[in-house]
Amino acid sequence: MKVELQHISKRFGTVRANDDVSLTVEAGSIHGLLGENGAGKSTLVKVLSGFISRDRGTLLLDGQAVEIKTPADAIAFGIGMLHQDPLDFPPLSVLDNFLVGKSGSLFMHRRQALREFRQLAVQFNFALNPNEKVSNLTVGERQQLEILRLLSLGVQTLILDEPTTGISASQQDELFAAAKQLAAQGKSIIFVSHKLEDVDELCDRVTIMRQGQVVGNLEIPCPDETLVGLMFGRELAPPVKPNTCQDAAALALNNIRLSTDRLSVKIPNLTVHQGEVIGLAGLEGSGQQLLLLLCAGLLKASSGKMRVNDVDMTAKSYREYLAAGIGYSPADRLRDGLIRGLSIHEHVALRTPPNGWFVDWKGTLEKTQHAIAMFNIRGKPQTHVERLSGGNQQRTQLALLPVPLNLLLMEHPTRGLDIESVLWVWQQLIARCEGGTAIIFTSSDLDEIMQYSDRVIVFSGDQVSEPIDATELTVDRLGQMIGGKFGDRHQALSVST
Ligand SMILES: Nc1ncnc2c1ncn2[C@@H]1O[C@H](COP(=O)(O)OP(=O)(O)OP(=O)(O)O)[C@@H](O)[C@H]1O
Repeated sequence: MKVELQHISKRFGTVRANDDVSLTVEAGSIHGLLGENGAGKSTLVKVLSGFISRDRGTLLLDGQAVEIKTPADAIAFGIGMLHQDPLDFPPLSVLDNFLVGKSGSLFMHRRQALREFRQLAVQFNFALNPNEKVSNLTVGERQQLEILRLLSLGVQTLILDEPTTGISASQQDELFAAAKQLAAQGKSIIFVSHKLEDVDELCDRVTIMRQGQVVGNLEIPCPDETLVGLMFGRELAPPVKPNTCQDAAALALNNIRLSTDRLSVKIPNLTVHQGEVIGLAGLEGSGQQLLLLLCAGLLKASSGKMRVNDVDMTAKSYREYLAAGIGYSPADRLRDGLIRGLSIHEHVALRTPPNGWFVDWKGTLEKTQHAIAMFNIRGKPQTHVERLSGGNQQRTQLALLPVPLNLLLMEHPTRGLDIESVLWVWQQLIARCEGGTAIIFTSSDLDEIMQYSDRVIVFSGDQVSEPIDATELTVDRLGQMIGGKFGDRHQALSVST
């Protein structure tokens, strides 16, 4: 199905999220949509998929003007969107989720639905158990389920909104193979991304947006410098990570075991030096997050000792962890890091110790304006955090972290950020290391782990590696270890589930 968006405009208050945007996606093609954080990509695809109403503009499908006002209208016209966080029902089974949206689904013969589900799953090589609860699936598996559901609803145009964020390399291969198969069948795919290598690998054409407008429409392959130049209006140079490790220890872990209902992890004895960066690599849910939560004082170890700057923190309260100069930046910014419904100014006020009984609104407003300028946040003091784009939410979260810190714990520090924001975030983190802060971070981007870590710990299913000097690793080797092939040189501790 050929999709045309013509002269689309959409404002949010004074923000022109889409300003006279036109885009044509040919049937049987995979069309990339690139742009910096806040460029207007999500707004455009949400207009097409009926989640947002446009102020102006026309939608044409195979040359016919159509009116799409709701997601149900979009599905009826054969347009489906895979959201970054799949819109599914985690307490229900895979099969029950597959049935959602089908007309008369309650009465539909489950056996017939199961047959359809299995046929589609085999076609795309997705290994999904129809009886599994969705809450037990990884993000990649939930995406696969949503793709099958949308296809069973007859979708001819599939929008993928940053689908490679938070999924494994093999799931990405399966996703790309499925997208190519769908395009070969004549379906059109719109692929929203920040990752040039993904666009290079998958797309036939790419449209680049900046500040609400289209600034380029190119055939792929195309040199990265051309794409970066269009996205940001200038060339970008990655920050060089100097050796910032000092002799003094910031954190020491001894005989730590962490346990939850589903996982019990033995952490290697570890001394993290001031200024050092430790990367935690592995599939989601392998225990990396537990280690960060332990160090943040949000999870107690079932055994072992933890010291920060030579002070025993093992039995201390969360407040004492904060007072010890430990900062934590969670991956899910709107669930764990920021508070929906509150403005940037209100967040800064919450972070500022009260002066007597009253909040110093004037003083905290000045602080907020300073933070917005320093962290280059595209928003105003009164902007509610949920209205900021992903990159600007992350900048806000970073702006709220205290200075100085002894230990900074970051979960996926650059997830969903554009290349410029990624480089900017790491500049800030490297500056903190130069000031002596030790950093432990998780990332599903192996290049990021390799580029910025001094040492790496790999978590894989039932094993945790000793810390490995990053200079001894390659991305391929890291990938193998995540897949469980530790080899003799990089011994693993056992983990029991
Ligand atoms: N519901 C909303 N209310 C107010 N402003 C909004 C709303 N949704 C988006 N915006 C603003 O519109 C602009 C475009 O946002 P959009 O989410 O479309 O960008 P994006 O290119 O998808 O960014 P990202 O890559 O960070 O997701 C941003 O300035 C954003 O803050």
